[in-house]
Amino acid sequence: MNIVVDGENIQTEKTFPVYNPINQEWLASVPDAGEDEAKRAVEAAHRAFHNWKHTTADERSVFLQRWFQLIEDHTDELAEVMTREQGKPLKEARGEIGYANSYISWFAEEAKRIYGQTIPASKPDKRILIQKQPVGVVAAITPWNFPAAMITRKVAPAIAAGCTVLIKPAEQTPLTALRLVELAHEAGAPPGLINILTGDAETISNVWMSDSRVTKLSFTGSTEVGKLLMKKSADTMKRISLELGGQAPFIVLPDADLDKAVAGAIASKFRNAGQTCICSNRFFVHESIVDTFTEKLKAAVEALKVGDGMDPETDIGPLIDQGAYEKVIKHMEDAVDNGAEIVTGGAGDPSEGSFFIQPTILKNVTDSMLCMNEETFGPLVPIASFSDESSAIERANDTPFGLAAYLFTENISKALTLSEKLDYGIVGLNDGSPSAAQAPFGGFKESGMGREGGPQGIEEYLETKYISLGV
Ligand SMILES: NC(=O)C1=CN([C@@H]2O[C@H](COP(=O)(O)OP(=O)(O)OC[C@H]3O[C@@H](n4cnc5c(N)ncnc54)[C@H](OP(=O)(O)O)[C@@H]3O)[C@@H](O)[C@H]2O)C=CC1
Ligand SMILES: O=C(O)CCCC(=O)O
Repeated sequence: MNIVVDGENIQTEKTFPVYNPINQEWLASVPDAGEDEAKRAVEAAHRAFHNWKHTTADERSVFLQRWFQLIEDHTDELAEVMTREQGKPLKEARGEIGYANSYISWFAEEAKRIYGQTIPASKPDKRILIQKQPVGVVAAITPWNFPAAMITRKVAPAIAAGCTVLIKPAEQTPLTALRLVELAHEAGAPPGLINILTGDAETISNVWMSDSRVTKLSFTGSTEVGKLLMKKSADTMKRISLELGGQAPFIVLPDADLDKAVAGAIASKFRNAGQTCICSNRFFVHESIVDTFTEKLKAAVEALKVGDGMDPETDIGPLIDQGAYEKVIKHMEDAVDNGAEIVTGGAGDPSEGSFFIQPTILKNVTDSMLCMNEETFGPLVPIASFSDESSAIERANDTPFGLAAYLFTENISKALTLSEKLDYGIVGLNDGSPSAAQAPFGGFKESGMGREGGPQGIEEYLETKYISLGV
């Protein structure tokens, strides 16, 4: 497959391979772009910006609607590409294409709602006008765990706002991204509006980060790389949106509806084999119900089928690579060595180059264990108990991260007051799947800054201008 710069398909002399995580089968080779392509992409996006920023909201909306329709028409094909390169089950991949596309349809509408303001002035011969204008050329750097949705939830609002974009998808999952961009061109994207490069992340991003024509960075990935890019953005004072790691607590109060809590735990923990930044990572369950909750969850977990994502029966695919596999095994072993007990699962299977891990529940977990202090990014449920809810909230907040938290209770007052006390950008209240295109997704503390989705999502791509008019 080709990369696209200025509307042209480009190949490079060097390429790199993309493998299927199920068996390390070669899927494709993609261009290994370097500095030259990165610079050309900036020039193209900058040139295109001068036209795109003058388009009407209706024109931008119509383009996004056409792109939406083509993605919808190619759902099955895109989902298969995603399952092959990423490993997530086909039914989940189809779900992700729909989810990715919901950002395009939402922002196709939001393009028309970029409102200004007038504010009463203090003098009769003055008027105060507030206008919004696009921030400029946007660099979007995206991870492997959501190969489609992380692209569309950056690119759709950027385009809706009148910006042009540069995309660098993850090395492990570029094929879905390249196909999405092909479809954008079929939908009529003008040259330079959407440019996509595959290649060495540091080489490409160094060119983009040091170029003052790139005025905005939107990144999803690890906190470590997010901090690095934040530092690199400083010299040219880029606007930044960072969506980084999480450490989500999952709290179950004694009055919770346990069936709902178990369904929420399955949804929040096992999506994408646990490789989601909002996956629940630490379970705090009231001591009076911890045994019942654990037994019910065990039954639900044992019904999950692990295997090849192309099999329609599969619920959980392999982890993305060996590093991801080893991290989960390390968290399990550390917990067991320090006194946790395996309720179900507890083993991995790295045979034939694939990295499967049985969905695992651990009980008698304590807060000092590794799995309670690092993002596991795998199918591991560590359950700790608590006796009073204020200590549960304190333990939940005792982390540098603040992306998503989950709380299960049937008591409306506690539901609200405790949600307010959680230092998190997203609270799933009796809800294990809070993500939605119309809601602002993003974190507190070291989970990043800025919001994606919702009315807030387009603001990230707009500058505010104040015109003081003397009349
Ligand atoms: N918030 C989230 O959604 C995600 C969180 N994570 C967390 O991060 C951990 C590590 O995952 P990993 O894939 O390594 O995440 P990274 O942060 O390394 O990768 C995310 C994106 O950043 C790019 N990148 C990597 N290094 C640099 C760099 N020096 N400069 C610019 N861009 C860079 C990657 O490119 P390339 O692929 O080419 O290296 C990829 O496109 C996971 O185990 C998980 O805990 C991971 C993914 C998503
Ligand atoms: O950062 C991630 O892990 C992807 C976001 C998942 C979501 O939107 O629900």
